[in-house]
Amino acid sequence: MARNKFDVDENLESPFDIKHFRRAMVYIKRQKKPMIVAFLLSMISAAVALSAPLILQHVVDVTIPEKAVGALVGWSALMLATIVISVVLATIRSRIMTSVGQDIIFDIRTDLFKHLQELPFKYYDDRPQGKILIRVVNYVNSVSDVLSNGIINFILELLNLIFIAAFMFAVDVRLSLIIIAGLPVFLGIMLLIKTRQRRAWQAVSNKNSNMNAYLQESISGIGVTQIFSREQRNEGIFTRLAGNYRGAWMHALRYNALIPFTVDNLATIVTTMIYLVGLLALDPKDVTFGVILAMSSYAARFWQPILNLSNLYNSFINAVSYLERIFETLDEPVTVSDIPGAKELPPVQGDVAFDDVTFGYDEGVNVLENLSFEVKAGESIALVGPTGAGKTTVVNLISRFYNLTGGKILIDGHDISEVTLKSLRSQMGIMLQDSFIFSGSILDNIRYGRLDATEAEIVAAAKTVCADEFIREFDEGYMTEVNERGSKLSQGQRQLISFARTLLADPRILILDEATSSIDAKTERLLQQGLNELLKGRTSFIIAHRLSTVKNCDRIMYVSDKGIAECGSHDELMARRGLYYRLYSAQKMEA
Ligand SMILES: Nc1ncnc2c1ncn2[C@@H]1O[C@H](COP(=O)(O)OP(=O)(O)OP(=O)(O)O)[C@@H](O)[C@H]1O
Repeated sequence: MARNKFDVDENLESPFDIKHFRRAMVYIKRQKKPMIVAFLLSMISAAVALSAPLILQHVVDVTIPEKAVGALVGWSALMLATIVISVVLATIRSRIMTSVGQDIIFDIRTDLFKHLQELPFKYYDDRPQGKILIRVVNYVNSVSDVLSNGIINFILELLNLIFIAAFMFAVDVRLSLIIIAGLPVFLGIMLLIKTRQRRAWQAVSNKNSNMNAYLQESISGIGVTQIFSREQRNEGIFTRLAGNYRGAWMHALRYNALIPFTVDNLATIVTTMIYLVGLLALDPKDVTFGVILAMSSYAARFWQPILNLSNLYNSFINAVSYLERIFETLDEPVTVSDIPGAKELPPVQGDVAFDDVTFGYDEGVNVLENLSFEVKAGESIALVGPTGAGKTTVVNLISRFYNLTGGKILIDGHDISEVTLKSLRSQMGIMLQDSFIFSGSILDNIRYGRLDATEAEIVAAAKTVCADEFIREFDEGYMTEVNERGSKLSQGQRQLISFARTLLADPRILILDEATSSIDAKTERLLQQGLNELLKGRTSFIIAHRLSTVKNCDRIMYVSDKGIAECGSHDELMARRGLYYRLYSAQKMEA
């Protein structure tokens, strides 16, 4: 899919079809038992409620004319009992179904989360996070009722309709035909609006998603917004998006409202017709007033399930627009995954080779072309070069965050596309530019990649990267709780924690992408000593704009023009007086 942003509706790659319905059934089937119990309770409740018109007919035609007071009290008590029983059964059923609904959305949501964890970087590159979040949170909520109560109610309402039809036909066939005469009109209207109604609800889901994307983006970027005093302008954008959502919703509701309006009117028309035909056209001996009364009651009862079914249909159409998006996410291919029969990458020494590697994030736009180089185990490699040249891309490819467009990357001679991702990534320590801190304690954050690490190991790692001192200065030391993104910590402190996290995992291959950019020069010098120890015996790729930090690397690769323009030690490159020399000299002058 093309890249998407907050003000662009997402294309629907696979509209709802029978395949999606079968997928939904998988979740529904898991709740078979409670759903059957709820269904049976509803059947009993409906049957009990249905006996009321029969009682009414008997009372009007027999009990009242006979003036049998005792019998009247008895029938009244029975009528009351039918109401109490239906209410109790309906309450129990409602409790069961609430739990079923929650179980279904729990299952869908956990499947979504599991899948999202496996989706490659590319998936996240291509769309705003808010559009992903809304699927897991809001959309799943919105389908819960349709997938639980909706299914049962649909069957029940159908059965209810059949029961009522049977009862009313048993009482009077001619009046029953009048009652059902409105059905073809109703179905015709439904068919007429079906496609437009569906599109209208798809638009609602898109506008909702756009608004959410912008909200999420605005919250993440609130600092920049306030720095540049963009509040008013952003408010305008949000108001427009919220207005689009409101408009789409109101438009879709018009279709939904049309259906009950039609049903109500048809029900009133057929009830009037029963009175007119029953009282004026039919023989009173043949059709008693009790029969007319019972038939008018059946007319209302017959059209009630139709109204309920059409409301269910409305909810279904609404839910489909969410289900489409949910299943689209679940069906999103995990393009970076283990190939069939992928081998475990054995514990590696750390030789890394790029063999004619070509790669681009977007089709037809290569960032790297025919790149080949070899790195021996234990070597430290610095990647330097202008912004946007492709340094991060090189290290992202070693960890196989993206699939190559062409060529191969080998680690200890193993093609990384043929080994399991887990065995590959577990031997790498990657510290990205953005040292993400998760909510929890500092200890949890350092332990993130090695849950079995002891406290002593954690402290040792922190000491090595000079993080121990500042951590102990917090009142609660390692147990200090930090917020998501580490807002309690300075940028440098975040980098140090993330450093400790990477080192604790004891990787054979270390990747440090601008890992020390926010650390002050004094701490960096201290850190360098620890780092030198740690880099010993490990292959390392270090990206840094501050060239003083990579001077001592075994080899420096200058990335430019979709490849490596220069490669050598600091002294060699300085002697060559080329690109690296110019960059280094420029930095020295600035300093
Ligand atoms: N996720 C992405 N999707 C599309 N293009 C990308 C993506 N990430 C990077 N690029 C593009 O690829 C090129 C190389 O980016 P890369 O991040 O590798 O550069 P870099 O050398 O690490 O830059 P810097 O020094 O600024 O970190 C850039 O032109 C950039 O626009």
